[in-house]
Amino acid sequence: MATIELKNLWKEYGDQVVLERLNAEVEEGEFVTVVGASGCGKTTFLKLLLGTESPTRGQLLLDGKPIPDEPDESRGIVFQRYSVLPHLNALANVMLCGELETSRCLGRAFGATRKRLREQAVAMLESVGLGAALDKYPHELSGGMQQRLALAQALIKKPRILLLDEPFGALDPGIRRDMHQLVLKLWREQALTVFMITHDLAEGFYLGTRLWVFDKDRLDPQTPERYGARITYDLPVGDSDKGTLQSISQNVNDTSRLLQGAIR
Ligand SMILES: Nc1ncnc2c1ncn2[C@@H]1O[C@H](COP(=O)(O)OP(=O)(O)OP(=O)(O)O)[C@@H](O)[C@H]1O
Repeated sequence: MATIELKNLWKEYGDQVVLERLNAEVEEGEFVTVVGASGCGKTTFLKLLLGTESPTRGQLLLDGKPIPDEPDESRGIVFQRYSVLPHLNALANVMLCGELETSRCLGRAFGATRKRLREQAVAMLESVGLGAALDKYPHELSGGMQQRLALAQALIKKPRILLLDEPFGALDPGIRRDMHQLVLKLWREQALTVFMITHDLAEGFYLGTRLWVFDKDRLDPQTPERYGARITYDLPVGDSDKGTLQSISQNVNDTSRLLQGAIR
């Protein structure tokens, strides 16, 4: 059975249709990159997977059951920015989730539990290359290091599904390449199912096992909110020729231009 199933999934906000008629199945261990014009509902889709938003129609299933409507340990998320808490150092950021679980009121564990949480957090930070920065605060870390910390925080509870919302969008190309290697390593080591939004089509083709393009196949320039985005391409990565890439790029740019024009 597929791990995640989208069955005629719709998301609307009032009169605005953001996503419509999404149908797909994703197996455990797949790495799906998601591209699409700005405003096409990519983040909304991640929120549906995370459980902070609910489908308006249709179903989003995890192991055959509706996805829990609150974030839980099965799913971790990293955003482009602000995933970590600025007033806690790296170690405390990664330990926080376990400490809150132990004591919701104090947010602090003691004794053997604290020692165990600390050991787990140190190991996690080492695996993302931050073993030497345990006591650094986020403002003392570079952009790439902050995203490493966000990954450690997202993965400490050993989620099955990792959701990445343009995690490398703000990083320089060289640092991005390092981060690609890190994400691929974590994906393989922890047997994760990954959904990653990117604006960089090449990144989507390089990183994933499968590329989804969110686009509006029906678009009324006068009332762009009338129709939602669908998955217009669902491609196994590596199998696509240059022509497909160019045509995806052209479609995404056309939709972007129309949506931008409608906003102005
Ligand atoms: N909570 C909300 N209430 C009302 N409208 C919303 C809400 N969240 C998102 N939207 C609208 O849904 C549409 C899709 O937003 P979303 O952030 O999912 O797009 P996106 O493809 O991720 O864009 P970007 O690439 O710019 O991040 C936008 O028009 C946005 O204004």
